[in-house]
Amino acid sequence: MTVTDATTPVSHYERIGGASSVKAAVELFYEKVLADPELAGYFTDVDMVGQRRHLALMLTVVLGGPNEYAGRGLAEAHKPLNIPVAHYAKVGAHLITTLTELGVPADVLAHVQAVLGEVQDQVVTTGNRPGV
Ligand code: HEM
Repeated sequence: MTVTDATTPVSHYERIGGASSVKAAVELFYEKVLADPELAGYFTDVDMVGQRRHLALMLTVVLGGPNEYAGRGLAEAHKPLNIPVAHYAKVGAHLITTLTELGVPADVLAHVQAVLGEVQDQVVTTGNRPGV
């Protein structure tokens, strides 16, 4: 044990098993999203290989892992899609279900849930659809 080991808190990213765990989570997450008839249509013309890579890198940052994300900002990527809050909630629920199924600890889940709340405004578009 070094001084660094003793004083540096272990990130959520390391605790859940690092890159391979994040990759597994992203695979399972998009399986759920693409199997959801309300959400699948958003991804019809999307390159899912690049999409999985981007989300994995972003989830890595959210979990306190190394920051290698070089994609677009959340608002830039999502505002043109006119995503209503109901669809945002469904995507968030698929992510939390995925992480729960993979055995991610409750405090990490709570952190991800909090981040989902914080970034909602960057992803969701309100006021431009009746009833949304
Ligand atoms: C906190 C929630 C979300 C996160 C962290 C997230 C993350 C990402 C990331 C990292 C990208 C790639 C950006 C790029 O290519 O530069 C992306 C693109 C995309 N996201 Fe999300 N996303 C979220 C919510 C949603 C929701 C709710 C939907 C749909 C209901 C959605 C649909 C899409 C689609 C269709 C693209 C591809 C856009 C394109 O290629 O033009 N995302 N998202």
